[in-house]
Amino acid sequence: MIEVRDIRKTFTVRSGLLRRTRTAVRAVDGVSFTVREGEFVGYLGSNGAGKSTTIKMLTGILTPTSGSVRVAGLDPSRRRTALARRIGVVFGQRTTLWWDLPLRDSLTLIRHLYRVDAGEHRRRLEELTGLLDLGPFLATPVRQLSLGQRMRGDLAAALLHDPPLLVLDEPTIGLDVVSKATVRGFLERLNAERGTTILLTTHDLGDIERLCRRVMIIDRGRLAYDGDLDRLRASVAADRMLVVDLVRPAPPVQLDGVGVERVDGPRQWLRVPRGMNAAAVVAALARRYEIADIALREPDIEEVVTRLYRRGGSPGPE
Ligand SMILES: Nc1ncnc2c1ncn2[C@@H]1O[C@H](COP(=O)(O)OP(=O)(O)OP(=O)(O)O)[C@@H](O)[C@H]1O
Repeated sequence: MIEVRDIRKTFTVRSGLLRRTRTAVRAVDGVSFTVREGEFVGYLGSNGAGKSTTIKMLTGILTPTSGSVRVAGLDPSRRRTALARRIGVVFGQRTTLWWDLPLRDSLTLIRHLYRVDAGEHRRRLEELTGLLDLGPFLATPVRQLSLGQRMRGDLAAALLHDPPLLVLDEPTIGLDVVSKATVRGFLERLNAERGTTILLTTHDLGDIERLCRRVMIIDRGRLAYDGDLDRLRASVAADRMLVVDLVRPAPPVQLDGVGVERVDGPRQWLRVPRGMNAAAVVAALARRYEIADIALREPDIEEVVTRLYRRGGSPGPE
């Protein structure tokens, strides 16, 4: 569905008093990846890493300085109009809806833009209205919608022509917990039930954890990781955490190789280094202490990604 081969994008930035100094900014610096039909892929990176520039090259807004891009069989920058019929794009920070029009009218205008047949539009709008719960605000002007409602409207707008590929740039930015859950639930169903291929850029690692099996991480214009989320956890060797509830409060427990991260009354957080057998740690604990409850937590993705950025490199070949 998406085939990217060694793409680069260099911007020339002028600076200095007379703007005579030219510096080349390599926003994307040799990135290659393939996204197959039906995949749900997360695209992560810190601010300025090159995510938006990549998305813009995939959607034809920018032409790569070098390398090749194929999306749904088309070269995006040359076939932008043809491509628009095959992909849906949502930018969380911008809306494609008409500010002063009721949501329903905005969606009707989009039907004309994509030349969707009236019957097909009615059927699709009904379906999306149900899935995204648009009913209560279809008649409301877009400018009066809450951020969460507007995002649901934007998702409907991007999907009215039923594209096989959806590209999302920060779709949950600024949304409250409930709206986030609605958007995530919708995307999950869209991918699972309709088979829509989804590429998602986000800073919200909760989105990734809930939705994506595969994650790509871009760092200073280069892919630092492309693969399975669980393998990423293992490869950066982030420690696991054992949360132990002792029967009564006690000083930090003493076990070889295990550090006590925190103590709160009878509860203690123990850092179990990757490679150490957690079952053996639990058994050793149980021999020496009276335990009321115990839970093993995998490192959260936040910690994993922070470690990867700090290390500034790839965790190794797949
Ligand atoms: N039009 C432009 N002209 C000059 N430099 C640019 C332009 N667009 C992006 N850049 C630079 O390219 C780099 C990558 O920017 P990009 O917007 O792709 O990052 P990003 O990963 O999307 O970041 P964020 O998470 O902050 O949105 C940055 O250093 C940015 O300043």
